[in-house]
Amino acid sequence: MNADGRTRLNQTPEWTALAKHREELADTHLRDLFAADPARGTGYTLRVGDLYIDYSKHLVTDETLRLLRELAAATDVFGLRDAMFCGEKINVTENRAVLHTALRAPRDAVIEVDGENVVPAVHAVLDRMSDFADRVRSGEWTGHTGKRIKNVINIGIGGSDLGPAMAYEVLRSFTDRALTVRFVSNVDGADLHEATRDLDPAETLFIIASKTFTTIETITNATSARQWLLAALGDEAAVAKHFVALSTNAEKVAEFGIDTANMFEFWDWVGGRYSYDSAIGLSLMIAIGPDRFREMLDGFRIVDDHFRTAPAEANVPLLLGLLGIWYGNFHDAQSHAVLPYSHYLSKFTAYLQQLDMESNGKSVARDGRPVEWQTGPVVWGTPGTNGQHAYYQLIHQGTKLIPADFIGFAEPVAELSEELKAQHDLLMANFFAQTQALAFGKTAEEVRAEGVPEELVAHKTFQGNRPTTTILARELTPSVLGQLIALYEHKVFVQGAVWNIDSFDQWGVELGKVLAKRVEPALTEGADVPGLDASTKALVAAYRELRGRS
Ligand SMILES: O=P(O)(O)OC[C@H]1O[C@H](O)[C@H](O)[C@@H](O)[C@@H]1O
Repeated sequence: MNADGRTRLNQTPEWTALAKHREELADTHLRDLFAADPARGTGYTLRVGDLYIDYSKHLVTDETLRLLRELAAATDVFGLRDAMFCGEKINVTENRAVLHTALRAPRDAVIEVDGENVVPAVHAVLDRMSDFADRVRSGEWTGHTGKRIKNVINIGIGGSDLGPAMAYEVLRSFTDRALTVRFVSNVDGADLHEATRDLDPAETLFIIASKTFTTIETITNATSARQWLLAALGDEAAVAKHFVALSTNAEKVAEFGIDTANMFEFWDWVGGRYSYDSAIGLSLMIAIGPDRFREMLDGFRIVDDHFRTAPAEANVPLLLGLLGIWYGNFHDAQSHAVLPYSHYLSKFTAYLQQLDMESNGKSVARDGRPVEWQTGPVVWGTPGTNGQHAYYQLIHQGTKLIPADFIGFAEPVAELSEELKAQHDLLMANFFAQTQALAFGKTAEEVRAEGVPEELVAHKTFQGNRPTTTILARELTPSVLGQLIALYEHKVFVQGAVWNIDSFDQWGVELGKVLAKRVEPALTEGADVPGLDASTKALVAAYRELRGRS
């Protein structure tokens, strides 16, 4: 029993029933499941918003799904969901509400934190962002010398970088192509160097994005960016026209030297990795314009409403979360691949890595006891066609079970030439062929029938039975992007709820930060760091020698 009165997850009858069911299904192949049910290809599908979700190629039966839903009921996933949407402080280790869903709530919604409706503040910031974005896009907001802003550089890291950087790539065809928009995150000076080397400071706007405004990488890069600007423009007053801040921390913003009139606010109930639809999205909004940004928010809201109201059997985030649990906890799968068949989704999986792995990479339950079950998977992947010529071999014939999401679109992006649009069917033929091959494989008999010499038959056989979800939409629009992100946000939520972990803290990133601060003087000044282990000590000495410092 847990301190909170819950039976430990792996001791619940629902868990035991799933483990038993898994044994019973051990010899069942997807080929058998499809043969037994001709309607499976259409029956095991769901729709949410513009997304068509096919989960027929999963190693599940109606019974599996029923047992998984029972696990969700036993762990009160929907109870925690309702608590989240209502603004209860479900981030227990930080005593915070978790309300990214309020960022896309309609103007007239009422969502309270500590008795205060947060929705008016959300819309006030959105309106200010829209006004600012319009002024930059129209040329009304100029740089210090009166030149039009042509370049926008977002400086931030983690949740203050990955979201806008990903969404900017995804929505590139909706962006103002006259603007150069870049994202600097790495404290490696090379990042800022490459982002600024060909730009005119007088035409460049820096957006300093940091929820806490204490993140050392971001503050270091922002300080260097200010020096770069002032070296060219020579007047402190220029900062006001070339720097804006996105943060929850007005005091630190002012301390850094950015006028809080140029600050766009968000709140501690928005987690960093859930923040790109807040003020953190300003660079994206400047790129695509406020109307498109709001379309994206509408997309998020479609899936929020669905997650909040759809019954368990038709609830897509619930289903996707439970399928991940089925593989991670009952098939020993360690990772989950996300494979988009769209060039524009090149940063999508990197974004999901933070969303999923920072949320659910935990080994302590909400009651403070170690978990006795697997939690979040390793999330990985790149656009599918490229992956096919690299690591798909392992997915098809390796020894590891790797459930995968395939994401594709019926229409190519509108601005492509007719000639390039014609390539789309080939792209999508690959998309459909891969999930087919993964599910059904190729038997030894089929290989032999092709006249393959006996010694090669085993090598050319594909076992199949590799599970995939297919997510298909008509086209990649701002709304569809919002729908996809909300879908994954809520999927991650479902899994964290079942595993009884706090998906909204990230204590695991702290130790490295503290140690970096401690080690730095050893690198720069050769200072003696008390308690430094022998390996790190030797590495520091080698580094200093290589830099000619010893
Ligand atoms: O936005 P910031 O406060 O600068 O934080 C940036 C990032 O760094 C932290 O270390 C956390 O791991 C992330 O969750 C966060 O998104």
